[in-house]
Amino acid sequence: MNTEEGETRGTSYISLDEFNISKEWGFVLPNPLSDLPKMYQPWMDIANNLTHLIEHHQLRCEVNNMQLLSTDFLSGYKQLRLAHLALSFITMGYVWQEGEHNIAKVLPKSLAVPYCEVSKILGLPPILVHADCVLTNWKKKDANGTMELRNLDIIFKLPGGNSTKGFFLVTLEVELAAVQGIKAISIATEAILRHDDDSIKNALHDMAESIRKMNQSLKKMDEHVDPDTFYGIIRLFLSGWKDNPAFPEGLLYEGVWDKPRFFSGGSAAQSSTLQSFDEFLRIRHEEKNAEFLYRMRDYMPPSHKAFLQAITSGPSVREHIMLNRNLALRELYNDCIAALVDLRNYHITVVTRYITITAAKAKAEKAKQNSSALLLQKAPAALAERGTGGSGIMCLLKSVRDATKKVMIDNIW
Ligand code: HEM
Repeated sequence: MNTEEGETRGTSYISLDEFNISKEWGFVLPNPLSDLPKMYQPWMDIANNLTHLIEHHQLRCEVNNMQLLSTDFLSGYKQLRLAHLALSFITMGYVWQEGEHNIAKVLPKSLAVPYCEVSKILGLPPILVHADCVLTNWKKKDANGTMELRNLDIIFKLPGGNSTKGFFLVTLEVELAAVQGIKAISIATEAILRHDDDSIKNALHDMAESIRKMNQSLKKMDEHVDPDTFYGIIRLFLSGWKDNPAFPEGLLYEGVWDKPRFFSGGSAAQSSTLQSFDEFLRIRHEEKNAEFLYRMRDYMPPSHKAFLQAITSGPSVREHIMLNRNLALRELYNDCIAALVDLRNYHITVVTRYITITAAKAKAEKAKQNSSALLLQKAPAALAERGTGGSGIMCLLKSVRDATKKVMIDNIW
């Protein structure tokens, strides 16, 4: 669709509260719970001991012996989110415990039934999503301390040690850096309706700042996540059963559906942050990429998905700038685009380091007879060219970056 044509000039103010988005935490779940009522102890015992159980090949046995628990005694949103997180981690461990050559293709009833019930209530799919492993999987070490990485820990762990922890927590920091930009969306949409250019200016300034902060946080991946561990271990446990050549038949959720189902794996492509900025700035992606990004919205909490829709139907800052030929606003808008292009460029560098280069290294190691790189020996081959969300990686990322560049407003007046 042409950027300016066919857009609705929305008239409603976008309130963050309405979409369960916090002014302090953005899409991150504020102060998540780390324990469930006592009757769910069997889930918690397994989830709290996951790495050990997976590494000792005992998780499937534990889950097969687990009793079927009713979900009726989970109360409140935070308990449900913690239950989804715990059951998601257990599911990923169960499916991938033995690597990609001995995949569990049936999820037993005692896990599948409560997992699908909780998922249905939350409007999330029954697979590990970004909203679980990043937005809900965090706690402070010192409750009175700050939200800095050194004072944070994850609630549930998967194999991969400090790199897995670093991967989730650095991504959490990127989400937190986006909060200022998300607030700016709400402020700017209201300001456009009031023709308050000073407030729009401040909001665009805040948004560019926020995107630059996200980039600074993303740069911490290098220090906290080892590429071999990411490629050899973490990716496996985030992998899904849609668009995954190792998993052509899908996963059977016993006691829930008669036929196997396909769901994409956990990926930060399921984050609502960048999609919010894209919608607000009216960035239009190529059809195939837009389809992928749209599909990722089904892996977001429904209220966050609805927020994206509200931004699309809200007033267009780009249209406002073009109609009013406001030079200062144009510069600030272009600054947001430039910051987003920089962020997407850096993200491509990260993906090159963690996937492309490491995939080549893994291929070489697998060909050697006496390789000492054990992690890479075990790396899943099926996803070598794909992201955990199942996408064809570089084409997608470069084209999404190029579509971002395209909306820069030229000096046409
Ligand atoms: C080691 C770190 C990371 C790696 C290896 C990585 C890898 C990928 C891959 C392979 C994709 C393609 C989609 C898929 O199939 O999953 C993707 C997309 C995406 N990733 Fe990451 N990612 C990393 C960190 C992050 C972080 C911290 C964020 C920020 C929240 C992020 C945000 C996104 C977004 C928004 C997309 C969709 C494409 C776009 O809008 O530009 N990624 N990532």
